[in-house]
Amino acid sequence: MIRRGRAEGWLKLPISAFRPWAELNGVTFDGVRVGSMPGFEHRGSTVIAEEDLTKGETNPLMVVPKDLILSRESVEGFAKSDKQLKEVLDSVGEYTRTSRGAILVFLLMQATISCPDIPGNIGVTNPLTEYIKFLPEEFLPTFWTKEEQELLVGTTLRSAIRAKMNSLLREFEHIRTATEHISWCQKYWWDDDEGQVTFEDWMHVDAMYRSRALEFPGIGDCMVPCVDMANHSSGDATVALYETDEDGNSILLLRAGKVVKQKDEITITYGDGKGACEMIFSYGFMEDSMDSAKIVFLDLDIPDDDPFRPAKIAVSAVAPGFRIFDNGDRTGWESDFVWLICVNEEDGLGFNFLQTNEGGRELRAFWKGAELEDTSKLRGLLQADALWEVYQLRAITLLQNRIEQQLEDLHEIGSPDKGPNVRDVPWKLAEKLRKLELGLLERASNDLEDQKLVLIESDSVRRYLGIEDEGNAEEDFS
Ligand SMILES: C[S@@+](CC[C@H](N)C(=O)[O-])C[C@H]1O[C@@H](n2cnc3c(N)ncnc32)[C@H](O)[C@@H]1O
Repeated sequence: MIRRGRAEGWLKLPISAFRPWAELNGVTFDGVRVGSMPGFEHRGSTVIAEEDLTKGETNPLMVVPKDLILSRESVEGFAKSDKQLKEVLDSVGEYTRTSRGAILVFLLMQATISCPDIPGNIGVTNPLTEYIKFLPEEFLPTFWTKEEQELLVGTTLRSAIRAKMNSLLREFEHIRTATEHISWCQKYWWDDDEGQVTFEDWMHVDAMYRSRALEFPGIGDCMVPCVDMANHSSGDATVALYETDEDGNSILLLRAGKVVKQKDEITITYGDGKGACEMIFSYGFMEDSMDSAKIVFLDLDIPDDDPFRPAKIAVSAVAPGFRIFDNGDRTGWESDFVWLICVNEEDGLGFNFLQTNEGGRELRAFWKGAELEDTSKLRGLLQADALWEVYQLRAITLLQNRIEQQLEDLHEIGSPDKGPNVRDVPWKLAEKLRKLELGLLERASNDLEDQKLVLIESDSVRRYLGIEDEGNAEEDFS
C-alpha cells in the first residue's frame, strides 16, 4: 500500500508544500527553511539557513507545537476521536503501549486513511495524515536486495538485519492476528482480494520510525515533524540541538557559539556515540569522516558441552554477546553475558527450582550459595572473588576466539566484485563497513592479547594452575 501510494502520488507531497503545511499547523521558522541542498540531493531534504545566523542568536530556529509531536501519549490522544484507531490499539494491547508500537500502528493508520481503495469513514484525518506524505522513500538495509545483503557477510550489520527482519515478522503477525476479528481490518487490511496491507508496509512504517525517531527529554522516543527534517553531522560540525520549551513545544536551537552562513545546512546529531553499523542500520548512511567502526557487538553462544547450558539460557536476562568499543588509543569491551559462560558448578555456580507464591516452580541461579537475582550482577561478584584474574582470563580467551571467527569471515569475503545488480550506495557502505569493523576487531584482538599476557603472569592464575616460577601458564589458556 505505501509503495503504491508513493508511486501513484496519493501518499506523496512535494517538499515545496511542506512549509505551508507546517505553518498552517502552527510551526514557526526563524531564519531557516526546509529543502534540498544543491549538490547534496542524495541526502533528501534538510534544514537550510535563509540568512547569516550569528553568534549569540537565542531565538529558536523552529518551534513545533506540542500537538504536532507524535508520541505514545499523543497517539492515545488521537484515538479519543478516532474509533478505528482506538479499536486497533485496544485489540493489539500491550505492544501499542510502547512508543514504537503506538507510533507504527498510527503511521499505518494514516496510510490507510489516504488510500483511495479504503472508504473515507475509516479513520479520522488529522495534521499528521499529511505529514507522512512528505517522508521520503527510506533506503535502510532492510530494503537492500539479497545480493546487496550478501556483501555484509562478516559484518555485524548482517546479523542485525536478520534479527530485525525476524522481529518485524513477529510484530506484523501479532498485529494481523490481533486485528483480523475487526470487520473493517479484515476487509481492508487482510482480505486476500481487497486487503491492502502487506508485510512490506510494516517494513515501511518501521523505517519511517527508525530513521526519524528522536529521544526528547520528558517525552521519550517520538517523531517531531520539521525537527526531523534536519540531517545529521557529528562533533563540532553539529550546528543545532533540539529540546522542549516550558510549554512542551519542540524547539530547534543554534548551538552556542555557532556561526552559520546563509545557505549553510543546519544539522543536528543523531548520536555521536553511534557506531558505523548502527548508523547504516538506522539511517542508511555513515558520515564520510567516519574512520572507526566505533562499536562492534558480537554474539556469544554457550558451548553445547556446558552441562548448565539450558539453565544459563533460561535465567539470563542480558544480551547474549559482548560489545567492543574504540577508546581512542586502546579498545575496550563490555559484556554481562560472558561471565555466565565463564563459571560453572566447580566454581560456585548453581541452579535450583524455587516454589513461587502462585504455586509454580521457577528456576533460580545461585553463586556460592546466595541467590543471584539478576545475572548482570555476576560480574561484580566475580570481581570480589580471589579468582577474579582467572575468570577474566577465561572471558578474554572466549572473546578472542569469537573475534578470530569473525575476522576469518571478513578475510574470507575479502573485497568482492560489484555485481551488475548491486546499487552504488549499498556497495560502498558495505565495503567501508567491512574495512572499519575489520580494523577495530584486529585492534581489539591485539589489545586482548596484551591483557591476557598480564593476567597469565598474575599470582592467582599461576596459583590456580599450580605453576611454579618457571612454568608456562599460557599453554593452559589457549
Ligand atoms: C531524520 S531524516 C532527515 C531528513 C531527511 N533527509 C528527509 O529528506 O526527510 C534522516 C534521514 O536523512 C538522511 N540523512 C541525514 N543525515 C545525512 C547525512 N549526513 N548524509 C546522508 N544522508 C543523511 C538519511 O537518509 C536518514 O535516514
